[in-house]
Amino acid sequence: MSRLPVSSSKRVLTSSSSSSENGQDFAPAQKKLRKDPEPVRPRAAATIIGSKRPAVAASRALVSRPVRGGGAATVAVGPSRGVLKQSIASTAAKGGNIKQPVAPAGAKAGGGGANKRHAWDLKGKVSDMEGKIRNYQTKYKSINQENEELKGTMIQSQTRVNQMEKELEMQRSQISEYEDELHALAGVRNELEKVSSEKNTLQKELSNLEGKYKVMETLRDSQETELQTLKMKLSVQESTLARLQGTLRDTEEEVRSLKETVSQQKDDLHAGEMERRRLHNTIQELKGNIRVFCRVRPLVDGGLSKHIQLPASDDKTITLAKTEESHTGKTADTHKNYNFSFDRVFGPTASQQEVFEEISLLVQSALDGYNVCCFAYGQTGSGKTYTMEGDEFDRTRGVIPRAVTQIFRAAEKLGAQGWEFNFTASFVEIYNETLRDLLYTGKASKRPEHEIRKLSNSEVTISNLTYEKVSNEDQVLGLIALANQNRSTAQTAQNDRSSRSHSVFQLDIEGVNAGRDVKCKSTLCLVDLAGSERMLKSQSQGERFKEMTAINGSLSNLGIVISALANKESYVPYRNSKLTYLLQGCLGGNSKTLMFVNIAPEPDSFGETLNSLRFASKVNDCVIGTASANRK
Ligand SMILES: Nc1ncnc2c1ncn2[C@@H]1O[C@H](COP(=O)(O)OP(=O)(O)OP(=O)(O)O)[C@@H](O)[C@H]1O
Repeated sequence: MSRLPVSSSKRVLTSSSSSSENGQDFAPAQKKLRKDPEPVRPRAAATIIGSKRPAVAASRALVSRPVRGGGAATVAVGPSRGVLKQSIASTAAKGGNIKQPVAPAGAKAGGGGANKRHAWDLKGKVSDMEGKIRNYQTKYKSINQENEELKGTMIQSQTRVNQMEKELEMQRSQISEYEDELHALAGVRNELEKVSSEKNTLQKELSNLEGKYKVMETLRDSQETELQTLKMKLSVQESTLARLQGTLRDTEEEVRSLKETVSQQKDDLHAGEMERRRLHNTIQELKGNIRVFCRVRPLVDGGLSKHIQLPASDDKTITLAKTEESHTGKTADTHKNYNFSFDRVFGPTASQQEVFEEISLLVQSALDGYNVCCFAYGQTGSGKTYTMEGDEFDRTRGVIPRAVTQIFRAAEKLGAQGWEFNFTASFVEIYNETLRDLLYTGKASKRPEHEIRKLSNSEVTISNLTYEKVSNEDQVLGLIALANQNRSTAQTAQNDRSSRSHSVFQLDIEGVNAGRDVKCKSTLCLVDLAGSERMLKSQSQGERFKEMTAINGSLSNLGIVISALANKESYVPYRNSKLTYLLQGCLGGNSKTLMFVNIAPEPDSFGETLNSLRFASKVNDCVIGTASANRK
């Protein structure tokens, strides 16, 4: 620290160069000094702080230099050279050995001015002036000397400043290095922070994983326990399996031998079935290919009319007894009995089940490949529809629903022997020699016309008729219900059409036994004929007469055809009526035919009953050729 001598009056020169002999120059400097907030302490250290960058202040190096006058100046590294010079000048002014400025010329100098000379004392005045000049010269010398000293001091200071600047430069570069280092460290710190946050995340993950690991360990433990249990079970099951495999081998051997037995039994069964069919056919032949059953309807209030006698000893005969009273009274009443015998006679108490049992063998024949035809003949109200269709209740179901049930059950049983059957149903009505489809469901206005056609294989078909494929009993019963609905729709109060039309239900059956390469084809034909009233009794007229003519024509033609077949005539007039033409396939030699003759027990039906029994008797006497099954 340079110590500069300070004058007792504490006046300071702002700079050496600004020193002036003009006393007016000092006034602003003094003013400036007074305004300076820094207290000026004589002989005290003056600290000049000139750093522009506060960041460097911390690293500021203070340099102490001896200053002439015993003071010390502490110079901060960093200020600009100009400021430094100014500071040094100021310091010199404060502490340097600088004399007070000389008062200007003209002012009172030394003590000479105190004595005013007279105007005329020019010599004295010159002497004063010379004194003053000497005085000034002395002062000038002393100032010059001081100036020189100050210059020397300044050079030293300058050198020092240069050194300090160099040091400063070094320190700056060092600071810059520190800053770089600091920057790098900040980067490192950021990296560390990042790493630390990553570490935190990883630690969290780690703790998560540790948790999971613990859970997995628990799970593994329980699974290991389970595995052990399963292993034990497995070993038990393996031993069971080994035991079962042994049993299986034995069983397989047994099954093989059983299969052989089954196959042998199947062959035996088939042979038995064939034998059954042969025997069945033989029985049917012995019974005759056309059979007639007579069925007597009960009286409305139950019981049987006296004129009908059914011997209790047998079930094949029926006697119609007639007593003709003598009108003259001279002769005794004449009794006349009309005896008829048929394949079977059912009295009024015979149930539907009893009746069906008798024909079920015939129905079975249909599945064996024989054409089967069953029709009911008799006067109106004699019980034809009851016999063929019956009532809706199970107990009173007639031949058609029972036959359908039997056919489908038997087909199912035969299925176990390798038979597969296809069934096609149709239901047609013949009214006034016109065919009507009873399964038709379209608009009445678009009802088509039908024609009977004979195919090349002598089968008969009806054009535009509904042939419905059926596979179970319910479907067929549904079709029968539809047919009844169609019949009742066509019926009016004046025209009991159902009594005056023949209804023909046909079920075509096709069977295949692929394993045995056997096929069969047949038709089950169930017919409810129109009432067979005689023309005279009905006294029919108009439309009713036309109906009766048509009915009687077709029924008498039925008798003619049966008779022609029985007599083996070369020409059989099938085409004379729609009924016989349609039933051609079922009436010929290759069919089994059953006729029900239904009779009413009322006395006033005696004539009609006799007629029906006579007709049936004629049919019963017919022997139509041997039926053969349609089998390939
Ligand atoms: N064996 C019988 N047991 C009880 N009731 C019977 C028997 N036969 C017929 N009937 C009843 O007699 C009535 C007439 O029978 P059904 O309608 O079957 O005669 P039909 O011969 O078919 O007459 P149509 O020729 O007019 O059709 C019916 O009410 C029927 O239920």
